[in-house]
Amino acid sequence: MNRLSSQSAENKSLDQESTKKIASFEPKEEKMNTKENHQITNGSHDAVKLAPEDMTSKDYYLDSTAHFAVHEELLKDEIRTKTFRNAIINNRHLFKDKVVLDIGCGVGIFSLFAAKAGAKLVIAVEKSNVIEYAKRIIRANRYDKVIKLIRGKIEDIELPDGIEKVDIIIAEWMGYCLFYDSMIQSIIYARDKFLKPDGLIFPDRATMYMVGIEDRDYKEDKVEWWSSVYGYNMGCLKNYVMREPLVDTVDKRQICTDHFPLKTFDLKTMTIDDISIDSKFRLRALRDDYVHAFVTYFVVEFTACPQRTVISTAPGAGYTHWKQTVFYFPDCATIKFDEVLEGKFTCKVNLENTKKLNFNIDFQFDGEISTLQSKNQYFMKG
Ligand SMILES: C[S@@+](CC[C@H](N)C(=O)[O-])C[C@H]1O[C@@H](n2cnc3c(N)ncnc32)[C@H](O)[C@@H]1O
Repeated sequence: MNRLSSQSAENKSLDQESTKKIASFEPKEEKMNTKENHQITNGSHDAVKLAPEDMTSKDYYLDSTAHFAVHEELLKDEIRTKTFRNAIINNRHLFKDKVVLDIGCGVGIFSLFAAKAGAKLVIAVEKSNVIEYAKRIIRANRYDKVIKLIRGKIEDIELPDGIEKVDIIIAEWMGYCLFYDSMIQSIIYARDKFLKPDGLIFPDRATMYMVGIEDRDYKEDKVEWWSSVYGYNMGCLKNYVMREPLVDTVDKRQICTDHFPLKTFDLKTMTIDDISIDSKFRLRALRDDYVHAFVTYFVVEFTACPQRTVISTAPGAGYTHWKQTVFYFPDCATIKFDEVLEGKFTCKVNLENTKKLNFNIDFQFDGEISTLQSKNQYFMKG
């Protein structure tokens, strides 16, 4: 397994090394002339406005999503990108002659899908300088009459003249563990300001789940390992290691309880106050086993589609860049088939800085072989 700690979960961003390589790249393309840059309308925003070939490491540090590598990873996440494609292109009847708002368009992939599905106008909004790539891509694919790019934060822009409301919002807003660095607040804002009352959101529902896993080998390697490092007792770190959830791929064979839905979020109706989880859970053992950790994952749905269309990040549902999130706790519960472990899961999102999440998992287990009570705090911080 190749687990990442939440501190290194920023793999949507760039490391210094790769930006240095880019800074010395000499592209053959024409340089951007901002005066002739009619295809992009400017909303007010504070990101750099440079031709990609002029960006330096410092610019990428300030605007990490400007780099194509971030978007390469997203586009190569086929479960993610193909599900959006199916949701849009297989539902021409929803898109034909409609006005679509693509929030955080990146290189423009969803805008291209929407244009292909027959939208009469796609408004593609992007705060990052990656919009410079989107401009070239949309022109190269001859969709510049249908797709209008707006540079800026969705919170700062106005729609083009003559357009007050849109029929459909498309956005890939989900972060690690659903809310880490998520765009959900921006989607709620845009829904309230720009979406027609009967408008659609793609996707529009998300559910967070929890399962228990057996994970002795990896837990020993990540946590117990500190007990003796080259013969020295570094065990004081174990407490810190355990408090950071790991973003990693979990093998579905490790799952030893049923799946518990913690909370469902309805993008059509939810408010900013709903961006948190405070849920009791009950996990029933599927077999006799040891529970070393809890794992959360999410499923998002495109309920406007007549056919069930979902992105599942569950263990075993196929690789996505979101992977799963693993929460270790001290000791382990020895659980017998059909026994139930009960507890409470909370997730609080810092709405000022969504790279800061705080979790609490409290549980008690009173089984035939073992009893365990545990109260644990975790945090993700960027
Ligand atoms: C996860 S990427 C998705 C890119 C593209 N839609 C895709 O799926 O390939 C999110 C994009 O949204 C942009 N973004 C984040 N918050 C935004 C906001 N408030 N307004 C406009 N763009 C935003 C980021 O710069 C980033 O390019």
